Amino acid sequence: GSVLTHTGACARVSSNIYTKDLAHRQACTMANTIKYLGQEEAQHIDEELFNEYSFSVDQLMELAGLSCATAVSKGYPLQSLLKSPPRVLVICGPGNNGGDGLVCARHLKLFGYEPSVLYPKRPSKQLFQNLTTQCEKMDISFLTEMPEADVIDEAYNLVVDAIFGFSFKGAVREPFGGILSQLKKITVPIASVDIPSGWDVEKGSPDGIQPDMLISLTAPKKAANHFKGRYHFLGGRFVPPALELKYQLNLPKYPGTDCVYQLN
Ligand SMILES: NC(=O)C1=CN([C@@H]2O[C@H](COP(=O)(O)OP(=O)(O)OC[C@H]3O[C@@H](n4cnc5c(N)ncnc54)[C@H](OP(=O)(O)O)[C@@H]3O)[C@@H](O)[C@H]2O)[C@H](O)CC1
Ligand SMILES: [K+]
Repeated sequence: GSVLTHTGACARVSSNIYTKDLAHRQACTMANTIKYLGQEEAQHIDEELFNEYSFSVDQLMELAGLSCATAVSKGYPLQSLLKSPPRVLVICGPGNNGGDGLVCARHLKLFGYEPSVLYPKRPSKQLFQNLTTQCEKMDISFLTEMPEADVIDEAYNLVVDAIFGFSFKGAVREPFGGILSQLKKITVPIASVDIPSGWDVEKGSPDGIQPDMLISLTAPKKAANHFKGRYHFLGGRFVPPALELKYQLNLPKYPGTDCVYQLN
């Protein structure tokens, strides 16, 4: 009965990850619409994964970050990049969204990209220190300051935005205000992890950054309804079926063993 009461915030999903087949989309019914989450609901699911299902943050973050790197490699394959070496700028915020970014950077490096990380506000928690060490030991460079927009356009092929996720609230505080205003000026694509940073988690932000790619983790948040970029991926293939059912997520079937699913 859930699908009948579920209105609005949802998207049709396609069984084919490479084509946007119109006939298929038209054939989609309300029965396979994926739920778009509000901020509180996203936080409840997150807490339940940790408290009821006994996952550790490290585990889910690894899968989330791997999904992000995989989505980037699908949208921006190495051989398609215009600049050599294949530099990618990964900007990490102070929470778990930033942690996903560090994991993403590590996997991008393993995939053959040359990530550099900007991590201006580092939490003292061991988890984030470990993720930072792992990146450093893999010769991923850490920038000391945010490059100007024209420098980014010249040196990097794309930017991974792992600044804020579903816990973002209120007006942006520094140093992230300055960072986001540079990101509004760049012309290279932005791939946003979970939510375009600076956007209201539910209402979006018409004046905010406009990413070319969005990787929604677990399920899209309501802000994703305002996403206008080319690639919307779902990642974070770790949701136990009982939890999916409880929150009526209506997640699409990931193809084979893939860790990402391309949404329409
Ligand atoms: N279940 C999942 O799908 C998983 C998702 N993951 C990722 O985790 C994030 C959510 O992580 P969380 O740590 O809860 O929060 P954020 O990363 O979104 O941000 C929190 C930090 O941001 C600061 N903040 C908040 N608002 C502002 C603001 N207006 N200006 C500046 N800074 C802000 C906040 O600072 P405080 O001072 O308020 O503490 C926090 O430091 C989710 O989106 C996914 O990406 C997990 O990796 C795995 C499970
Ligand atoms: K983000």
